[in-house]
This record gives sequence, C-alpha cells and structure tokens, in this order.
Amino acid sequence: MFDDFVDRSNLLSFQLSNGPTDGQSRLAIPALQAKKNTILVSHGRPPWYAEDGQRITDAFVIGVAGGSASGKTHVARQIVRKLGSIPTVIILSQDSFYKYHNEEELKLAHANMLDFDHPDAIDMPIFAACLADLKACKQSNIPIYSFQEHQRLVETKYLYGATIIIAEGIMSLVDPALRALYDLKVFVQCDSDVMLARRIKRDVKERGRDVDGIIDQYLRYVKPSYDTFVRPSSSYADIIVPGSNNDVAIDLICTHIREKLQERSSTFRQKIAVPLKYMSPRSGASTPESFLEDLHLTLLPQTWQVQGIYTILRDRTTSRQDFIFFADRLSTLLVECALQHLPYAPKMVVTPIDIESHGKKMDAKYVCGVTILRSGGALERGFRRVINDVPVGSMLIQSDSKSGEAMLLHLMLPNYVRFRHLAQQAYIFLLDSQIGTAAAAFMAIRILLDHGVPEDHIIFITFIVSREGGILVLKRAFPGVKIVCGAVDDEMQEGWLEGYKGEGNPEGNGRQVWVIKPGMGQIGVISYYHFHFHSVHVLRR
Ligand SMILES: Nc1ncnc2c1ncn2[C@@H]1O[C@H](COP(=O)(O)OP(=O)(O)O)[C@@H](O)[C@H]1O
Ligand SMILES: Nc1ccn([C@@H]2O[C@H](COP(=O)(O)O)[C@@H](O)[C@H]2O)c(=O)n1
Repeated sequence: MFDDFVDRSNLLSFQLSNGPTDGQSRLAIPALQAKKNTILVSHGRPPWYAEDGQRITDAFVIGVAGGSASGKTHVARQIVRKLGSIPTVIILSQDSFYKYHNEEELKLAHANMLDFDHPDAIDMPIFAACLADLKACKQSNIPIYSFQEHQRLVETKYLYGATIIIAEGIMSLVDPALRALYDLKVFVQCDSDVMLARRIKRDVKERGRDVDGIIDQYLRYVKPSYDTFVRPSSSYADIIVPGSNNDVAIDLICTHIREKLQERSSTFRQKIAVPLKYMSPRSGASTPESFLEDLHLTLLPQTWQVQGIYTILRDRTTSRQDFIFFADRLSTLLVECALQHLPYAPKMVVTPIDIESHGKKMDAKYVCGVTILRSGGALERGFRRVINDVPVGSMLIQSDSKSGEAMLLHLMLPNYVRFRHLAQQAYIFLLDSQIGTAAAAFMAIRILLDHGVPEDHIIFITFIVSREGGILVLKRAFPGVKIVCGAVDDEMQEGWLEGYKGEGNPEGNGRQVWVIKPGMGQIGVISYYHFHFHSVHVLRR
C-alpha cells in the first residue's frame, strides 16, 4: 500500500555537489574534506523554538561572492573549520542552481558557446526560495549540478537543520532577493591573473576541461561578466576579504558570527517544566479526569487487562524477558487505540456468499511512524505489528549533559516527509515511551511541523505521561497534536534505583531512573532498561 522507503541521508550526513545522494556512507568524513553543498555537524542542534512552539531563531546566513576561483569556497570552508563547535553549518553553492539545459543548449555548452557567467544562467528564484526555507528552519531539496555534463541532475539533495548557512557564488551579491536574506555579506577580492591561473588548474583537474577551452571561455564570458556584474556587486559587501592570506579576515568574520549566535541563544527546558498547579488550564483542575479533559489526551481504556499489564511493568521483580513481552503487548494496544485518529471512509465489500457488507477503510494516503530514540524504540515492535506496511523513521534526541537542553543528534525521516507537498498529506505516529519534561516531544513535533506535516496529522503514542513536567506547555503550544497514552502519573524526578550497574553507574549501586510520585502515596518509577537495540525507559512502581 505504501511503497515509500526510509532514505538514509540525514542531518549528520553530507554530500559533495556532484556525488551520490546517499549520505549514510559519508557520515564520518571530517569537515576539512567536505566540499560544496556540505552539511557539517559537530554535535547536536539545540532548540530553535520557544515554549509557544514558534520559531525563535532563524539560521544565520552569510553571502560570499567574488570572481570565479577567487577563493569563495576556501573562505566558506575556513569559516566552517573555525566555527568547529557550532552544530550545523551548510555551505550552499550557487552552482547547484544553474538552469536546466535543453539539447541545443547542451551542444553549445560542450562547444564553450554557452554563457554561464550571466545572472540569467542561474535560477535565482529557486536559489532564493531554497535559501529562505533553510533560513526559516524548514527543509529544502536542493538541485544537484554536474559540471562534466553541464546539466542539472534529476536527483535533489535534502537539507534540514542548519544553524549557519553560507551561500557562495559569483552572483550571490547580485540578486536583490538573495541579498535580503543575508545577515552578513562578504566579497572575496582577488587579482585577475591569480583567478585565471587558479581556474585553469582547477577546471583541468576537477571539471574535465582542457586549457584552450578554459582560456577561450574566460575571455568570451568569464572576464566580461566579472567586470560587468561580479566586481560591482562588491559595493553591497559588509566585509571585503582578500583572495590570499586571508586568515585574519576569516577570524574576524568568525568572531562576529559567534557573537551574533550568542545574542540569539536562549534556554528552553526550564521554561516548560512548570509545576502543574501554576500551569493548569483551568483553576483547580488537578484531578486526573479534568487533566485528561483539558488536554484532550486519549487514554487507553483502563480495563483490568491494561491495569494488569501496567502492574507487571511497574513491578520491580518482573524479569527483563517478561518486561519486554508485556511492553510489546501494551504498545500493540496503544497503536490500535491510536488508529482512531486516522481518517476512515466507507467501503463496501462482497462476502463469499454474495452479500454486500458495508464497512470502513483507512483513508490516509501517506502514513508512517517516527521513533524518538532511544526510548521510543520500545513501541516500535508493537507499531510494526499493527501497521506493517509503512515506513518508520527515527530521530535521536538526547539531553545535553551540561545545559540539560534537548539536542537533535540524528534525523532519518521517511522519504515523503522530506517533500513538503507530500508531508502536508502525511499522518505521522510519533513514538516515545514517556512524556516527562516533554523536551524531546517538543523538538520532535517541531521538526515535523518544519517539514509541513499538519499539526492535527501528528499522533503521539506513549506509555506514560507525567501530569507535571512539560505536557501542559506542550499541549498549549501544539493543541492539534493527538496524544495517546496508557497511563498518567504525577510529577517526575530523576533518581537511582537500587542495584543497577551499567551505563553511567559502573559501581552497581543504583539504576538511573525517572521517579514518578503520584498522589495517594504510590511511588512510580520509569527506569532505564535495555530493550532491543536501544535503551528504554520502563515503568516500575
Ligand atoms: N587563500 C588561498 N590561498 C591559497 N590558495 C587558495 C586560497 N583560496 C583559494 N585557493 C585555491 O584557489 C582555487 C580556487 O579556490 P576556490 O575556493 O575553489 O574558488 P571559488 O570557490 O571562488 O571558485 C583552489 O584550488 C584553492 O585551493
Ligand atoms: N557548466 C558550467 C557551469 C559553470 N561554469 C563556470 O563556473 C564558474 C562559477 O563557479 P566557481 O566555482 O568558479 O565560482 C563560472 O565562472 C562559469 O563560467 C562552467 O564552466 N561550466
């Protein structure tokens, strides 16, 4: 039914402008080797939104212009290198936006008779639209250009999640729509002889050209264009950087960027973890019933069978094997319950004894799951058991050990979520074992919204919701998101459970846990267990 698949390229990947689009194999290549159209990640991406769910920071955009082979790419790469500790930096090259050529134009291009140095050679509206989307923290699918074939390729490259974008190209300061998007405008000024010498060397080595052709093209198009369009655009620059020996200028640029990012940074987590009594949407609404009512949570019917499963899961004497078995059972029930949030249409079938039977069929074109790693992995088996023919992506979101903020470390979304027009029709089940502080849920929902998934198409499935923590702020920010859970407990706090020996606790004097302290004197614990290949927070009481 759903013939999509999960593409492996992701936030942590990068791609050479003419290389394959499979980013997975390129994960480990260090920043210095990266070329144009590169996504570079050093560590996670902190929140880019406020507690009302709306974006607070745009990506910081730098436009780098200059003549061909003046050193624009070199400057961009040096900036990336010197900003090593900043999460995501994308170099977006104007070369990606050369227009598609018909057969006749291709013949001219191969005969060196096509002008690639006129502003009209570049698809400026698409360049500006892609840059505007990335700046606004949305995803974008960037065209890929082949210098050898003089042609735009069929594939595109998915980009998402940049904190800094460097847009470089000979015409990047010429177009007013592009200029309006830059926070900083840089022009790389270089001697014409040096540029020609560098271009000859580079085009022979990297772009499959011969010396005669390069000089011919240079005299016919490149030099006149430089004099007419490129050099005059330097008047728009905030900073002129020399094309050689430019370390000091690049240092100054990096200092400026760091200052600007610092001004934009904010703390998020403290703002959402507000005690229930201060955040209740209506006064005195502190009973479990009114809490559910106010927040429009879907609670799994509390049958004896469900209560029995929770009792087993909360029991500290339950074996790991039993725990996994019952967590699987529970996740299956939760996913079945969550399916009520998909649209259904009437359907008539004919039975084997020739009688018409009027029923229902699921009426959603694109459905998928996205697991929030690591603990959402516990719901995945149940999800696949109930909905076995849809792609399942993942997001690795973890708290930063210093700031406590949620950090996006890895993103692998199903393919159709990457294309806005398809994402707008998609229904997504987000899987996580708990909503406590809600920091991870906040980030996961924001990512899907950035991709164009409608808020009311997001169905969040979880074992347990804490009444205190971030749930109220989360629901206030994203009222349309459906939350399906099996239990609601009171406040949560971090602690250790006796006897745990493992990650973060080699002495074996306790297990790292989330302790839930509901009223009525009970003590609930969500503890740290290993489940399948991931760890999972489990319910213990
Ligand atoms: N500051 C520099 N010092 C020495 N060589 C440089 C410098 N900047 C660029 N180059 C060399 O010049 C060539 C073209 O540089 P590049 O950055 O690709 O130019 P552009 O992106 O402007 O076309 C490359 O081979 C590069 O190594
Ligand atoms: N098929 C093409 C397309 C463009 N060019 C030349 O590329 C130059 C811009 O790239 P830089 O990396 O040097 O900034 C531009 O001057 C075009 O002449 C080409 O040769 N073939």
